[in-house]
Order: sequence, then structure tokens, then C-alpha cells
Amino acid sequence: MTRIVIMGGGPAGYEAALVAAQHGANVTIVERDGLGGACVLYDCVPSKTFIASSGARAAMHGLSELGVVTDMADTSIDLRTVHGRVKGLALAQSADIRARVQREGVRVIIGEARFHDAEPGLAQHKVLVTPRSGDPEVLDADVVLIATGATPRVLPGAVPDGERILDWRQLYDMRELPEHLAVIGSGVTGAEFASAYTELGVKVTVVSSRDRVLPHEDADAAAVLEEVFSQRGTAVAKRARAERVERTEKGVAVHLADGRVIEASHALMTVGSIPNTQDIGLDRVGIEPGPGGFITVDRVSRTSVPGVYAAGDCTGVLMLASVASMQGRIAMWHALGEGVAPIKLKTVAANVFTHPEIATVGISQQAIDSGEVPARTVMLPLATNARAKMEGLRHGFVKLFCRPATGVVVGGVVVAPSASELILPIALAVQNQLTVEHLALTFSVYPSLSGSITEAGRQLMRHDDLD
Ligand SMILES: Cc1cc2nc3c(=O)[nH]c(=O)nc-3n(C[C@H](O)[C@H](O)[C@H](O)COP(=O)(O)OP(=O)(O)OC[C@H]3O[C@@H](n4cnc5c(N)ncnc54)[C@H](O)[C@@H]3O)c2cc1C
Ligand SMILES: NC(=O)c1ccc[n+]([C@@H]2O[C@H](COP(=O)([O-])OP(=O)(O)OC[C@H]3O[C@@H](n4cnc5c(N)ncnc54)[C@H](O)[C@@H]3O)[C@@H](O)[C@H]2O)c1
Repeated sequence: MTRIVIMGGGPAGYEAALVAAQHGANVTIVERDGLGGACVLYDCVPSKTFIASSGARAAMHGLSELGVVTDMADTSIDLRTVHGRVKGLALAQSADIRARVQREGVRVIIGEARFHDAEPGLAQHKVLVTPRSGDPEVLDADVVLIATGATPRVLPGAVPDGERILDWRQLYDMRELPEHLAVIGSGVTGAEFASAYTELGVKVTVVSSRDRVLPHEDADAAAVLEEVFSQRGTAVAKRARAERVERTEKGVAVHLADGRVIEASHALMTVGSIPNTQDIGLDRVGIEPGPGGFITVDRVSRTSVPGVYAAGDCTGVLMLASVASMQGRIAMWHALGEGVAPIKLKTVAANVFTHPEIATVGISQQAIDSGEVPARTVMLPLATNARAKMEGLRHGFVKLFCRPATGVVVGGVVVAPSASELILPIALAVQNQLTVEHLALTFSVYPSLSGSITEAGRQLMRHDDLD
């Protein structure tokens, strides 16, 4: 029986464990905090639960236009309930995952794992486990999966204190909503929290080191978000690199590299994550971490060392729960000799959970504009969609990209309140190489937001006729 030890019980680790156990391996997961990992306990699941509350308030904006009279100023947020829900749901999901993997026969150890090989180059590996309670033990492994995830990056001049300078894992201990939140960093994490606190009625200033929010996302989508921010009174300081954040009598002062100073009551640090690869004894097996400390893997999650695989955020491939899970599963299929297709990153669907949401799949507009990928594109503003008009939705659009000659769908972007759900038909088309004609001839419900996807297909087909 193949002995598999998995370091880390996040999506990469626990999904791998399920696959390995189902294929008859002897599997042990060693997880420092709790099953589900940082994804379930501190990052993805808590943030999305928090955002559900902000979404409920965001939905009230258009109500008066629909004849439903509410007074936004009169709504209040019961932060204890919001945070209680966030933490409760995370713990419940972690417990569910633990029960699930144990049902499959996986041994779960809560503790720290690190390599313990006597020297690099051995065919089998040893993992030293220091459990939270009990004595350390050494596990023998034919295969080890490193799935140790990542941790919030700390700027030396802005070390979180959990009171006024916070990282995103500390937010849910706040007793009151901040008066004025400075969000440092405008990547996906920064944008999501900036949007959530904005919709909860908090004054927010986003500090973006670039000339826009969401520098790695679709530029038109980022522009929609900036427009919404501006309507809600959320400021975006652009080309603003925070050098340090200091506590003041009233709150914090964010000192920017160009000398500007932004005063706020609290600062939320969202300047990225660093991989948890420093203290796991990589030198014992001869793995040299790559740039930024990430572990280099190939498309079936192999490291440079036989019998050692890595998956998820510690590889820096695409820091998404869905990608981590897939890398973990692929690692186990490969290690156990099952037929496996290498991971395909061009078909990954992702969503930024702002209000409105921004969902993307496949080739980006930027790759098309730069000439890297030849494609034809169409962009339909939501304002042209009957259902959106009925619902009073103004902000958003659907974009579709296809190959010039064949009409095969290669990507798309949806900006809408439920973009994470609406992207699926485009993701299906990209994954299965469907054409714009397939989309165009598919019945969508009338009236529906997804009607814009089939309409986009028709517009690209019409373009075919004109060529
Ligand atoms: C705020 C935020 C929101 C996000 N939202 C989304 C989202 O909506 N959708 C999405 O797809 N992705 C989202 N992500 C990304 C997603 O959370 C990560 O991609 C995912 O957690 C990666 O899973 P993982 O298994 O690699 O690592 P993790 O979830 O980080 O789990 C790794 C685990 O390993 C443990 N560990 C580390 N070292 C050791 C050791 N030596 N021994 C034992 N255990 C160890 C860690 O404590 C951790 O629990 C979000 C990220 C952030 C920061
Ligand atoms: N909904 C989701 O799926 C979701 C949500 C959150 C995070 N994630 C994933 O997690 C990963 C990390 O995202 P992230 O947003 O946490 O990190 P990131 O590294 O993508 O963004 C951090 C941003 O902070 C900026 N920055 C760094 N130092 C700064 C400074 N001193 N002053 C001002 N700005 C500074 C960087 O330029 C960058 O734009 C991404 O791959 C993302 O996809 C996914």
C-alpha cells in the first residue's frame, strides 16, 4: 500500500487526500490549524461569508427606483452577528471536511510537519510531525505532497497589531466597524474588502500602487468598479505605494513613498501573500525554492525531487482554491499511476467578489490587445439587457472572445451582481471548444442576464458573415 503524507490540510491537501484514499493508499494529513486550511478558516470562506452580508446591503441601493422605499441611512449593521456567522461557518465547514476525510480512512494529525530525510536523494522520505498535543513522531512516506499554502505578506513598516493595523485574518475580531478604513493594496483581496466595507457604509480609501484598482484583472471591469467606488464616495489613491503605516492618536497615518500621507481610523494590509515554505525542511530533500520562495512544479504537480509533489498556494501557480484542489488531485492520480491530464490553466474560471462581481475565464483582453492571441471580441453593456433594465442594474457588461477563423470561444468576462454564476456557460464553451454559433443557437431564458451571453455569440457570428 502506498504511504502518502500530506503537509497541509487546505483545498490542495484535503482534495488530494480524498483522491488518494479512494485509490487505496495509506494517507496521513498533517495540518497545523484545522482541516480546510487557511482557505476555510481565514481567507476564502470567511471573506465570502462577510461579503454576503455586505451584498445584502448593496442590494438595497436600487430599491427606491423599483418603488420600494427604504432609508439606507437607517439600516445598521450588527457586527457581532456578522462576525459570529463568519467564524461559525468557517469552523463548521472545517469540521465537515475533517469528518469527510476521516470517513474515507485518512489519518488526520493536527500539528506541524517538516521533512526529516537523513540526506537528499533518497527514494523514500521521512516527515517529522510535531502534534499540537502528544509526542513528535516520524512518518515514513513513499510520496509526500507539500500543500502548506501561504500567509499574509507583512510590510516591515506596517506590521499588523490587530487593533488599528490589520491583516485580513484579523478583521473579524473588530468590535465596531471602522470609521475610515484605508485599504493598502488593490489586488483581488484589497478590492473585495474595499467593496464590502464600502457597501456596509464605511468610509474607505483604497491605496493602489498602480494607476488603477485590480491591476491584474480586465481593465474595463476595473473601470466599472472604480465608477461604483466613486458613486459611493470611496476614494482611490493611485500610484500610491505605502512605505509605512504609523499609529496616531486618532487612528493611523499611511505614509506613501511620494510623501503623501493618508489619515484613517484603521489600515487593512492587503499587499499579497508569501508561501509557507521556509520551515518545512526543504533542504533535507534537496528542493531549492524558486523566486519568492514558491516551489516550482510541473503540470502534474511534480517537484524536482522524485516522490515529492507540491500543490496550491505554496507553488504560486494561480492562487485559487479551485486550482489548488485540482493540482492536489492531479498529484495523487499521477503518484498512484492513474491516467492524468496535465493541469490546463487557460480554462480556469475565477471571480472577484466585489459589488458588482467580476468573473473571467480563458484568454484575457490584455493578451488579445497585445497581439499575443489573435481573437475577435464583443462587449455588451448590461444596460442593453432587458432583464438588467427591469432590475435597475446599470453597472456591468458581458464580453466574449473567439478565434478569428473558427469562432471557437477562447474567453470571456462578466461584470454583474451574480457574475460568478453567469460565467459558467462561457467556461463550458472554453473548456469544450464550443463555437460562438453553439452559444448563439442555445436558448436562453427571456428575459435573463444570460441572454447577453447568447446575444454576444450572435454578434460574433454576424461578424463572421461580414468577414
Ligand atoms: C482573502 C482571500 C480570499 C480568497 N477568496 C478566494 C475565493 O473566493 N475563491 C478562490 O478560489 N480562492 C480564494 N482565495 C485563494 C484561496 O484561499 C487559496 O488559493 C487557497 O487557500 C489555497 O489552498 P492551499 O491548500 O494551497 O492552502 P491553504 O488553504 O493556505 O492551506 C494550507 C494549510 O497548510 C498549513 N500548514 C502550513 N505549514 C504547515 C506545516 N509545516 N505543517 C502542517 N500544516 C501546515 C497551513 O496552516 C494551512 O492551514 C482567497 C485568498 C484570500 C487571501
Ligand atoms: N475571489 C478570489 O478568488 C480571490 C480573493 C482574494 C485573493 N485571491 C487570490 O489570492 C492571490 C493574492 O491576491 P492579493 O490581492 O491578496 O495579492 P496580490 O499580490 O495580487 O495584490 C497585492 C497588491 O498590493 C500591491 N502592493 C504591494 N505593496 C504595496 C504597497 N507598499 N503599497 C501599496 N500597494 C502595494 C501590489 O502591487 C498588488 O497589486 C491572487 O492570486 C488572487 O487571485 C483570490
